[in-house]
Amino acid sequence: MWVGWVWCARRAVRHNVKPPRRLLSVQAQPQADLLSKATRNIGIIAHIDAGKTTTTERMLYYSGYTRRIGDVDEGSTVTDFLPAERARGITIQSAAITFHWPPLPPNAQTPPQTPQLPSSFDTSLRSSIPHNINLIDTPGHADFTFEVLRSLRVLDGAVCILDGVAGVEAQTEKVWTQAGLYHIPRIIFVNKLDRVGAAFSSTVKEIGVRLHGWPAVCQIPWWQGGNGEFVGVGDAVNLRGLLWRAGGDGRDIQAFDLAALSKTDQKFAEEIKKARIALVEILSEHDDGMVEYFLEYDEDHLAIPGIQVMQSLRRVVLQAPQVIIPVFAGASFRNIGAQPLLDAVVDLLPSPFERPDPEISISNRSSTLSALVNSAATAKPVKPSRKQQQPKTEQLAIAEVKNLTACALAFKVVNDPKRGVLVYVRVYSGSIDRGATLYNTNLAVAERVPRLLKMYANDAVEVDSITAGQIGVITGLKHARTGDTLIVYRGLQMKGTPSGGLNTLQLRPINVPPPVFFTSIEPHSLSEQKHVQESLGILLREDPSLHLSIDEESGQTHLAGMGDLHLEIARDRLLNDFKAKARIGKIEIGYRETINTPTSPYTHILDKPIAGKQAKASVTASVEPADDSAISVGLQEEEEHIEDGAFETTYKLPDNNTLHISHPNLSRHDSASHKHHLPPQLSLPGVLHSIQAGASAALARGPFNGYPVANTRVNVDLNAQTHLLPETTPTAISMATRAAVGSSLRSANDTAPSALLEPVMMATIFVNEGSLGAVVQDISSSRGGQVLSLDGSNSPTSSNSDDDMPHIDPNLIYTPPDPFASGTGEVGSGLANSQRQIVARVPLKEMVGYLNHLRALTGGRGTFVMTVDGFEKMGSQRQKEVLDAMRDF
Ligand SMILES: Nc1nc2c(ncn2[C@@H]2O[C@H](COP(=O)(O)OP(=O)(O)OP(=O)(O)O)[C@@H](O)[C@H]2O)c(=O)[nH]1
Repeated sequence: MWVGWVWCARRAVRHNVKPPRRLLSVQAQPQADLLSKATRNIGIIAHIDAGKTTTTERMLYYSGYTRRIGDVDEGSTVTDFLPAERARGITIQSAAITFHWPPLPPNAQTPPQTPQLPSSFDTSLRSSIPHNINLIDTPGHADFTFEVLRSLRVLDGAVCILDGVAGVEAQTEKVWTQAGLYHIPRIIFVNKLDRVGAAFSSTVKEIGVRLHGWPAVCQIPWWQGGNGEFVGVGDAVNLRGLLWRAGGDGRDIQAFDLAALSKTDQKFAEEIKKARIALVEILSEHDDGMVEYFLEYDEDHLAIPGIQVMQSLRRVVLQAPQVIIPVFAGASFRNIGAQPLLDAVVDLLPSPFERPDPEISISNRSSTLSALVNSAATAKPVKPSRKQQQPKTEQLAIAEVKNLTACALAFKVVNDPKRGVLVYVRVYSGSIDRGATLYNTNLAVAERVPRLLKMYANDAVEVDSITAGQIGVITGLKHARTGDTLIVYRGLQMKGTPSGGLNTLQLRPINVPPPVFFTSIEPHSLSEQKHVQESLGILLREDPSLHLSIDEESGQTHLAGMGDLHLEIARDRLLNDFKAKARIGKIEIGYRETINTPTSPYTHILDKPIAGKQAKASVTASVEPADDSAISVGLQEEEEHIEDGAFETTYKLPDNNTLHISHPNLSRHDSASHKHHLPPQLSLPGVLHSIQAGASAALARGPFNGYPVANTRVNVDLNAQTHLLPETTPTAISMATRAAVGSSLRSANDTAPSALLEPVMMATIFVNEGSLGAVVQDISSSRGGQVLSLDGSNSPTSSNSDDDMPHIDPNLIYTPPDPFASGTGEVGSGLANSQRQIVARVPLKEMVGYLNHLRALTGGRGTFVMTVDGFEKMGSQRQKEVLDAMRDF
């Protein structure tokens, strides 16, 4: 019997599913809650080229949202919609798309804003009822890791796609670990099983060893006659074989139960039974519910109904940390496997209701959103603390929260050529309605919501509101950027500010890594300047890991980013998508420079007209090298960190710089003395802010080679009586500070020339045993790197969660035999053992273009991932070489 994986035919495939015994009744709930219950916010994560886009295209097609299957190689996919992505065949921007699975009945109102959930919702298999799936496609290239991190923040679950030939690759391991840190439940789809050399068995073992979880093999590949063409999968949950019609669009799937299968392919039927036994065994070890089923069904692994196996799988997937990893099989390009994978998304991954409460920071304290929302009841006024990010979650008591009607995260900004700037939001509480006034707590601005959309593949449908748990799009916003927190506050005026500290509310704040590459941008002509600046403005709204600075001396605009590909894409977007007419320089490494000697205080006296008015200000500054032990830059705080003494203020600035301001006659806590000492037009916070802005501007371009200054302490002495006069303005203070600090930096450089710091990467390289020696030799001698560990536990990709995660013995993992791989999938064999991992610190300069070199050294098998570990002083010889090369250029 041929069955289609569509609404009416699904029951035919599932006819043997028994309902569970524990019945839950559906309570009357608000519509928004119902919608959330039947919603999955999921992402697809994987190594580059594993087949994310190809699989997404099938998902959209089978769910009925596209009429033909897009092809990555032809550049006709829905999710890779930027021209730059289509040209390269890779995914750059996360696109969020909504669809329904299982598909809506053909006559359903499309798309319904609230699902009609049947009374059996909590008792039947979830995948028998249409769910609202919000799919976020994430990029796979290492340069876009930050983009992946941003998407991870809004996911409730993830599908990890592996290439069945390449197995677990470096980037997968990295993103997997990151998703684990956010406690995102994950399932795995082993793709490309149609390819020659596909090795399901060794891939499953690699999952265990490298992703640190027990693989629960839910499907096994079906190779015709045991070793022929890949034709379908064996379903260990529902004990059946699913056969896809060869050459079709994948809609026609024939299901065979074990009895039917044993007549045509006895060996395969036996293997499905083995897979089921292994599945029940592994679940029993981690889920008491499964032990109960097992006893109830007389310890017969095969007698337990599929729905109960699925329920047990769901429970273990939602455990944190996740120790069991459900594994599914397919070949998206051959249209095999997408429908059962979608079922698994609905059946196993959580709804927004089943997720931990999102973390927030408010008035520099950490808490959770529901603690905040519930805080009105216990409200006493909050005393804002100036210390940022206290580690533990705090009790909150904020009466004003009763006016908070929605809280959302703008997780992606996309400039759509047709619809303008689209701001993708995930709403965490309340509801954003059309016409509402949003307050952006990152930018401290309010803006109106003109239109709300739901994105369905290529179509956008206008909606009235986006409720908690949902993902949608706001169009027409002028300011919101990727990563901003947006709140709706009752009674807020356009120029107003929410009170009670709510104006500082941040959802799931993340650190931005320091940029390590930069390029210069010069408009072709003055008349082009406006368009170039506007286009750069949109690029920066889309991607906050790009940084823009203006070099005052050369007048050049510098764009800095996380990797060479990152900047290459930004350049293409600017020139091709925005049609900006500008000269873009070579992509260069973003070195830093640091002073080698302290200076004595220098006072700059400013006395000149600013904006037509005479302005005066004086600032006394000195600079000194920071402690060498703090040489590593690491991650840069998104905002400056402020520490206070009564008469002094310290700002921790990016690049390991600090600004220490002493203001002896102005206490932070004594505003009476301010009135006495400060001219009436100034306030202490305003003065401090201007000094900080001026010092940051001076540090942005060092005197040695024009690179940003790092590892430097700036001291500013502020004497209110002599430095601040009736003609002093905030701009004058900032300009005087900039001049005083700039002059101090030059003086330090004249006395003892500054040194260059170069970015040093923490690289994790995966190679086969045979190439290990050559790669280690290359890294440590030719590239001046330092090998830190071999197969070590302190790798950056596996740290943090490693201690909590089990170390898996591959010999204990069930896998079906692999017909094509050597070792035929016997327990203990497989790639997992022959893969070696090298962790090394290597200067970034030596890693430019490294992938090609690594491929040449490893016969194409080697892969690597890297992150910035810090900036390090170069030896004098190395610095000379770098400077000579720059001069030649
Ligand atoms: N043989 C075979 N090829 C596949 C399969 N799935 C994807 N491919 C091919 O693999 C290549 C990469 O597929 P994509 O879908 O672009 O992979 P991706 O993971 O989205 O890649 P990025 O967007 O660059 O991260 C394309 O040439 C696909 O046609 C499969 O199941 N079998």
